[in-house]
Amino acid sequence: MGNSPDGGNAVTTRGLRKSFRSVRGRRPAVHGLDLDVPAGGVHAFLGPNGSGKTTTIRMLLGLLHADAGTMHIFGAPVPARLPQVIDRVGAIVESPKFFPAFTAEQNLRLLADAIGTPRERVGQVLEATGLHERGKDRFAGFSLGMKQRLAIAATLLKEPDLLIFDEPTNGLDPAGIHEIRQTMRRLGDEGRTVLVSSHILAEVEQIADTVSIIGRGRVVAQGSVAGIIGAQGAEALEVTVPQADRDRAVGVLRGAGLEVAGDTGPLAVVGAPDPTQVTRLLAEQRIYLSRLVPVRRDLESVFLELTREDALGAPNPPAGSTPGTSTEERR
Ligand SMILES: Nc1ncnc2c1ncn2[C@@H]1O[C@H](COP(=O)(O)OP(=O)(O)OP(=O)(O)O)[C@@H](O)[C@H]1O
Repeated sequence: MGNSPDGGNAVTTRGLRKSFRSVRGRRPAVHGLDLDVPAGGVHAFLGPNGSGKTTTIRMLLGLLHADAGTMHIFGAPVPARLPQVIDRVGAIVESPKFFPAFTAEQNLRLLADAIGTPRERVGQVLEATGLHERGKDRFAGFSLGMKQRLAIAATLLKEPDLLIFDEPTNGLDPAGIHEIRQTMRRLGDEGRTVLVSSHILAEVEQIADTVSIIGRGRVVAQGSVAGIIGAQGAEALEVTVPQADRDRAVGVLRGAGLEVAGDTGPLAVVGAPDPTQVTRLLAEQRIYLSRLVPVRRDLESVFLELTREDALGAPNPPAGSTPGTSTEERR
């Protein structure tokens, strides 16, 4: 399905840039973005508000001109070759318009006719989005979550290989969020590529196969969830020593420049320490630890750490500053 000559990627961007004019001059929204979305599965495109997700998606879909950089969808350079690949792409970037008085089925049939898709497909996409029992209900009576699933059903009519959803759970209640999540996971399991943007990690973390985290228009981490967490190392080491040696152990570790927390119970050696160094320092003083447990980070702490500057509302760098990624003037 997602057979790509582009290193197996459904989407690739290199040195992508876009800045907007503001009262303080031109401010970069996307600032040298190198994105790799593997073909097949769910890829979460994560970043705080204003980090450049929507701008990137709009550029990929040809809705906005990039200032510089390259973009490929299934190996085809876009926007130059977008007409050749657009049939393989379904996207929801804004709420689509449906006729309130028509049923879900009628709305989808109209769309199917408009794009030349056989009407049999309507039943299949209602099934794929879990709406098959509501096909005869009028759109006006749908909940927000159902409306959003109908929007996804509409994008599925032409059987796209790549689905791009920009914050698809915005405004939904927990049940609606769950339904959309399940739908996206199902599409990923079918072998399609789902690129979903969100500023709320918890919304997509459970269903994502791969993740890219962006901050201030650049990718700050990408890969599998486990890989991203692993790359950041252990947050701390939990070290248990005999109670009689506890104070001495704290002195030894602090004397070696390590940061030790925890007034009672196990010592928490923070700041991604090397377990071998901790063991050796203590053994040299004849303090023998009975337990040493690395405390792993979770994706949320990594996300917050990597995007901290954005979350604090730090101003974007001026448009001329260099992000350290290659750029290629396109227009
Ligand atoms: N048309 C525009 N004109 C001026 N500035 C814009 C425009 N579109 C986006 N921006 C600015 O570009 C930056 C990135 O915005 P963008 O909408 O891409 O972020 P986002 O990551 O999608 O955020 P959110 O999670 O809030 O949707 C922001 O500072 C935003 O104010």
